[in-house]
Amino acid sequence: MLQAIALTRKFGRHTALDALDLLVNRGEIFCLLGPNGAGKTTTINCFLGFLSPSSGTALVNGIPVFRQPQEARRHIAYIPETVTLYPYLSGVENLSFFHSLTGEQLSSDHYIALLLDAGLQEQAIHRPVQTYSKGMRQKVGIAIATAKNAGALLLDEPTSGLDPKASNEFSILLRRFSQEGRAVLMATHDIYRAKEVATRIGIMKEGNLLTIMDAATTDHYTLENLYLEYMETSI
Ligand SMILES: Nc1ncnc2c1ncn2[C@@H]1O[C@H](COP(=O)(O)OP(=O)(O)OP(=O)(O)O)[C@@H](O)[C@H]1O
Repeated sequence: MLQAIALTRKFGRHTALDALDLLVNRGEIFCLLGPNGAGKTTTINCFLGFLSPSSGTALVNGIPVFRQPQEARRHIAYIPETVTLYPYLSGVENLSFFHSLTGEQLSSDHYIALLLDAGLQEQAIHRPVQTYSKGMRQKVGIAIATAKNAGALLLDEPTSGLDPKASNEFSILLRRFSQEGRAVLMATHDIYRAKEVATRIGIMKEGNLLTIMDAATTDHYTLENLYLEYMETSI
């Protein structure tokens, strides 16, 4: 569903992403771990078509993003670290507005059901989002992503700043996305959350994907130690 083939992005002389090969199939949750500047956001931005590759290809459902960005984006939902919403509009009004940008409009009851399903409290649905916490805004972001019904979900540090309960609820929703047969690619700094939610975990550094492991066959302690070992070793 999401495939990078020798995906490379340079900024001037600096190689932010160096010949990345990656395949995330439907039903998988792939977490990208790595320090600041490792190339995680660059990877996600190449899949979103926000950045063009210097060489190599990003494919979404077999569609080359750089050549057919509109077509590829139809298959993608995206949740950034901070979901940007219109502060004076309510949760349901924001969801209705952002979903209408896909060219489709759903009923008000359907939007409310999506927000409740994403875990937003019923009493908050009609309140302006300027009164929402970060976790509540993320839930509107999840509802926007769910409404789009896309085959792939890209997330860039979505749980940063969320309390443990909100972060746990987020993991439950991600698992549901994968059980529905979507491919999930998430960049995160949260080793614990990655181990809890991922099917596979990749460790990146300086634009290189250094290793990929099955989350089920590793434990938190081993993962953290491996991560630290990679951070200390020069490439
Ligand atoms: N628009 C840009 N212009 C120049 N350099 C950039 C640009 N975007 C990213 N970079 C560089 O590319 C490298 C990878 O950045 P990227 O944002 O992908 O890292 P990251 O792993 O997402 O880091 P973080 O965890 O801090 O979000 C960094 O060295 C960064 O400075």
